[in-house]
Amino acid sequence: MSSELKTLGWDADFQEAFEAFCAPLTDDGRARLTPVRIVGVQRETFQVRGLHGEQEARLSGTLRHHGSLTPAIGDWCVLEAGSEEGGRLVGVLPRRTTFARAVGAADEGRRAQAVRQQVIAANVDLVLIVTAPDADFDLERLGRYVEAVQQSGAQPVLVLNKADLRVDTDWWVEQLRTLDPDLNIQVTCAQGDQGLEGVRALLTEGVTLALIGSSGVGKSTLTNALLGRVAAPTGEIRASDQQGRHTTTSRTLYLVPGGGLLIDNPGLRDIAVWDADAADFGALEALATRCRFRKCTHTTEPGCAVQAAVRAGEVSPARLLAFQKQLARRGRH
Ligand SMILES: Nc1nc2c(ncn2[C@@H]2O[C@H](COP(=O)(O)OP(=O)(O)OP(=O)(O)O)[C@@H](O)[C@H]2O)c(=O)[nH]1
Ligand SMILES: [Zn+2]
Repeated sequence: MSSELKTLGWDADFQEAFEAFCAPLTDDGRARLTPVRIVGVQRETFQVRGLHGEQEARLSGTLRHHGSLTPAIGDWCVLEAGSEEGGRLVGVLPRRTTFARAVGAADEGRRAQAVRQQVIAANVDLVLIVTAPDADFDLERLGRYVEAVQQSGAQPVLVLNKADLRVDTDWWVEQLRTLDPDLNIQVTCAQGDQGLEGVRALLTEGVTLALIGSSGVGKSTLTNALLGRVAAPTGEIRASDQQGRHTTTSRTLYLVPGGGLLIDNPGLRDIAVWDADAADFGALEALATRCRFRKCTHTTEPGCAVQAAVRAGEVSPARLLAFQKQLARRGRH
């Protein structure tokens, strides 16, 4: 197996899936296909990396017309070398882990729109759930993050950052331990580049890491410390091409010096905003399509299907409250 691909997270399972994808093709067809990992996502194009370094690629017609097949950051795809600029992505290999959220009627303003899954990141192995020993510390919320990470198939690691704010962090660590005694807990001071050995040790070759946690806990600082860079780019990254011109790339999956990969993408960060169990709102969104009013807030409207489900004991009032909060947040975006 190519060491270049292994560095990017390629393994025997992906190799097997790739071979299965190629099996029905002629030798000629097969010769034009290579596996690539999605390292950046734009509206129309994808930044991919494989055996031949980084390049841009577009979706084949088949992938374009099946929303459920849209590649996400971290995906392993099949690239077909093209005669025109770049190549075409013709397949998405089965994901080892999936961070997804449900998007449905509430997002798209259409009644009876089927709820579908939008994949935010794929093939993430480890997720640092970052918190700090200050006002951010909220065990209940952290517990929901742990659950969401486990649901995705990735392994959660709790990071108590800003350890320098306290003389003694034992109490905080004990609290974290109550969530699950088996969880890996790391205590760091990202600002001083301290306590990161434990995190770096987890970042072996091909391991993909992501960070979640509320705003201000130090995710960017940690990311920069791990990547060994100074700037704190968010979203689009400025880079220089060979002529020294500034070009904007959308790359959000990085190789970590010393091993491993790191996804730093706004969508994944927002997991904190939707809250960990947002994906479970699918059932409520489906119910909401049966409300009498399209813009039902599920509070006092007559003919509200969601309220009816609460009255019938099928949906807990707490769940409804969480759902309403999420709708309000989306309304503001
Ligand atoms: N005292 C202390 N401050 C830190 C530490 N790490 C980060 N900070 C500070 O906390 C603030 C927020 O850090 P960021 O890295 O921007 O936090 P973030 O989680 O990326 O925040 P968002 O970009 O809003 O999601 C900055 O002022 C950092 O300098 C730390 O270990 N100790
Ligand atoms: Zn309603």
